[in-house]
Amino acid sequence: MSEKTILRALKGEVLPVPPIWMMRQAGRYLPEYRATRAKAGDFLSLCYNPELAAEVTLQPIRRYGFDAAILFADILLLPQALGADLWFVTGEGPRLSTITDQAGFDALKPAGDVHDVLSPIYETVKILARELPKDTTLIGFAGAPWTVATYMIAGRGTPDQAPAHALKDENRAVFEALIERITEGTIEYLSEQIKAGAEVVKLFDSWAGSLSGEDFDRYALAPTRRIISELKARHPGIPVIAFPREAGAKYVGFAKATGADCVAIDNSADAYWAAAHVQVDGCVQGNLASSHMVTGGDALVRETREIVKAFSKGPHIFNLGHGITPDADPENVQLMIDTVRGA
Ligand SMILES: Cc1c2[nH]c(c1CCC(=O)O)Cc1[nH]c(c(CCC(=O)O)c1C)Cc1[nH]c(c(CCC(=O)O)c1C)Cc1[nH]c(c(C)c1CCC(=O)O)C2
Repeated sequence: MSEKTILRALKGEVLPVPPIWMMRQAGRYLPEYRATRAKAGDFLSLCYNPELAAEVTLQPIRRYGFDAAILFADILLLPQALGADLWFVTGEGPRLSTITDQAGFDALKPAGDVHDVLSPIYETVKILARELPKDTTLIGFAGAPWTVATYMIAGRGTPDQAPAHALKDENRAVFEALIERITEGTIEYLSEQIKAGAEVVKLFDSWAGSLSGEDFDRYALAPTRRIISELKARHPGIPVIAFPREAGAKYVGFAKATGADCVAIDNSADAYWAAAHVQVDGCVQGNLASSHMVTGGDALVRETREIVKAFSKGPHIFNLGHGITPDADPENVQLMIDTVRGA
């Protein structure tokens, strides 16, 4: 059997047809996902139920034959494992207890304790490693420390990450201790996912774009570099995808500076620009706007072909520029896949 296409692309191979998967491919746009979530009761119960979490991970693989499956979980499970309260408000999003001072930080658990809460996630990975088709790559993931910190500090998603910036600027010692704790917890968490059978891991830094200058280097780039170097020391050869979303010009050189095997590009970056300035260093992933999964039609086909063409001279994994949204039409996903595969 030849090696899986995603792993070949991650090693730098230029394939005639780029392998494809989709961020949030297991999600509310799929009726079978909504049915399984209803069976679990709510989103967090689904994340912590290994059988049902494996089931929703497999659903988009069965329906579409994607080249990769991404573990079904959430980046906010790690804060919960570190001792934060976490709940989801329907129609609004996540809520967490907040960390705004030294006492809040001191109440957190040590990084080595995260497995108590996260062990069901490793169980999901084990089921998937057994049940996925032989040519499908299993991707594990975690949030990058800055993005996770923004939620732990504000207690929710924020448009401009103002509470996290405020703590960084007003109480740098606590802010840096928090980044450090999340970094260590993430290394523990991803290392166990890899032991359980994840073949690739991805770091989601969804709010990297709100860091500029030295702050970007200190709080987006440096923690990513540290996580990658520790994971590769413990698990030689493990490929890592980094996603410093909306990093703009800071995408350039990010793979080299962090040791990432692939950089995922959001759709605010032009694909031809990214091919010239980012793909020169290795594999890239991306970057179709997820709005095409809602609107479909000729624009979807045209833009998909354009992205495939832009990245055709180097290693490329086709993906969206951000997660698919609940209002997407499942038929548009099929149209994207058929267009990429030239069917
Ligand atoms: C910031 C962030 C979170 N989670 C994640 C990020 C980083 C990527 C990004 O920027 O989107 C990452 C994530 N979340 C989820 C996955 C599973 C794997 C996948 O299919 O990509 C992954 C990789 C499931 C999920 N995570 C969530 C859902 C929807 C929950 C539901 O079923 O009601 C899913 C499928 C909930 C979630 N989780 C989070 C938020 C802000 C929300 C609410 C917003 C929303 O409702 O879409 C935190």
